[in-house]
Amino acid sequence: MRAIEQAAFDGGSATGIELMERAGQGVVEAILSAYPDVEQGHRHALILCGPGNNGGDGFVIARLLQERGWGVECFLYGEAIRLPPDARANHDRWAAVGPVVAFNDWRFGLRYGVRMTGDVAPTVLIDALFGTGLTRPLDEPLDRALRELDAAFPKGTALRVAVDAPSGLCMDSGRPLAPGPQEELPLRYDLTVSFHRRKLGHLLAEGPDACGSVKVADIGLDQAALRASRPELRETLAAAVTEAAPRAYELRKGGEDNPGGHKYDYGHALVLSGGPGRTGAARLAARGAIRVGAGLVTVAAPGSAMAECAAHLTAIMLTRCNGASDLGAVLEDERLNALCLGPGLGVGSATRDMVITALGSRRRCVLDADALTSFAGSAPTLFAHLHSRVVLTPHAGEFARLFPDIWRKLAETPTGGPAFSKVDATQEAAARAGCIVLFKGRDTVIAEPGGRTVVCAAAYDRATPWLATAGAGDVLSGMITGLLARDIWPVTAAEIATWLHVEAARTFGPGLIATDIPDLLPGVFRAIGV
Ligand SMILES: NC(=O)C1=CN([C@@H]2O[C@H](COP(=O)(O)OP(=O)(O)OC[C@H]3O[C@@H](n4cnc5c(N)ncnc54)[C@H](O)[C@@H]3O)[C@@H](O)[C@H]2O)[C@@H](O)CC1
Ligand SMILES: [K+]
Repeated sequence: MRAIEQAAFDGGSATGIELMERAGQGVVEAILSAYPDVEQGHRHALILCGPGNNGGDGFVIARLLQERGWGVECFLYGEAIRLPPDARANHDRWAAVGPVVAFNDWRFGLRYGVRMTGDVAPTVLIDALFGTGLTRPLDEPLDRALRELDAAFPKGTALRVAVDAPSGLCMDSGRPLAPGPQEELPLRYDLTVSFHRRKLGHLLAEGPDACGSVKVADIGLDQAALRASRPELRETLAAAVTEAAPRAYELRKGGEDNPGGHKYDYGHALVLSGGPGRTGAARLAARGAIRVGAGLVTVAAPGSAMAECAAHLTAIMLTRCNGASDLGAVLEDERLNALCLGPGLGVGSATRDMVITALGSRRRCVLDADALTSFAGSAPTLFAHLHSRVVLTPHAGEFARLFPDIWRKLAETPTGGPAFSKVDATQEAAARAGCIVLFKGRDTVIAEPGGRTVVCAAAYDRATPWLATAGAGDVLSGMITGLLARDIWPVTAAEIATWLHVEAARTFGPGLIATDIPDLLPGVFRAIGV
């Protein structure tokens, strides 16, 4: 954001004061459009302004609301003379028409605020204390004062709006920078209004719970024009983390280059199954792979589990595989171009050997679940065999087993900003493993070594808590494998599959079970125009 803003200033397309005005306008418009009812009844806003440009936005909002006839109380945490220039200008503009209460003694300030409001309790509480510039945990007295405010105006009594960021939330990581080890923010919000783009902090970790909902106000920064006019920005922008998208054109079959496509044009995925009574996970993965459009899918099961698999599989083929040497023989068929190992495979040396055989074949490969856990304590052995066409799909527990030191950094209470984030952790893991790492969760992060990083947040309007159900991860592994079979670039395959997985769950709603997911894909494809 800093680079984009600086380029806009240098190119003369905007001044800081103009951007701040648009930011303040954006917040007011977002509030009125999301909560039109606040214009009814007594219109009273309590605005907390901080020592940086976030505070500057607060003073713009104060002025704009007052112009609309609102009662506004404005508090400043910090000293007016030390505000940066644009914020200072807006402070002075507001101070000419309304009071600014110094909030350095927060206890006094709060009592004063509560007394001043008297029976005119605020209908809107606006947090313009800190935005992207938060660099250290909230000071203890400030944190305490915000908790008092939380008690004085409990959530639900006044609409709570955060400007750009809930104060105390690190916008690079979504992690609270609060004093003390409890890692909990003093306030939660109904609405967070951000500028230009959602930031990582809105999507990762605690971000969604703290923000409530996020609206993005356009402040007139034209990223494409900036990229064209400022070639040196290209690298900064290319390195930026993006949000997952479905990329319907990648999923389409047929088309101009291949109108009469043959099933082998869409690859042949092989999913390895565990023994009798443990074949369900592989069958779920296989169904995910075929629904996502792999031309053919075969389940490779131990002899003892063949009958069980055969009883359940129809469109999916079946082959016998009793271990690593059988797998080597199966892989002599060069049409098998994408492999899935892990779901229900069992933890131990047999799985390790099969993984090493699979990786030795240099096929595109997804390693999940037991294939990852089998290397707990011997991760370097796994890393030695990995290559750039492999996707690892750990959840938090599996991630901790493979990358214990990186996991520890993520688990530590942050003492400053930017805090170590799930994006940092996934990028480090990908660099070490030398392959794509898809670190699962509500905030799934996908990173390619030294390349793209994508976040897929199942939050806000894409929140799908019912996706936390047995077998959902197996389906995801299969979907990625199916896309790899279709020759889609691994990091893109991981991105598309993760997006589709959430979308399928979203269309179904509560009550979802893993077996539903593959069969929801055709509906999703229709909806996104595949
Ligand atoms: N041109 C721009 O840069 C624009 C910025 N905008 C706003 O400006 C914000 C970023 O402004 P800034 O970079 O000034 O940063 P902030 O306003 O988020 O805060 C930075 C200030 O807080 C201090 N600080 C950091 N952590 C603290 C802590 N725990 N306790 C006490 N003080 C602390 C810093 O020393 C600095 O003075 C954005 O979030 C956005 O709201 C918008 O007005 C749009 C345009
Ligand atoms: K804020």
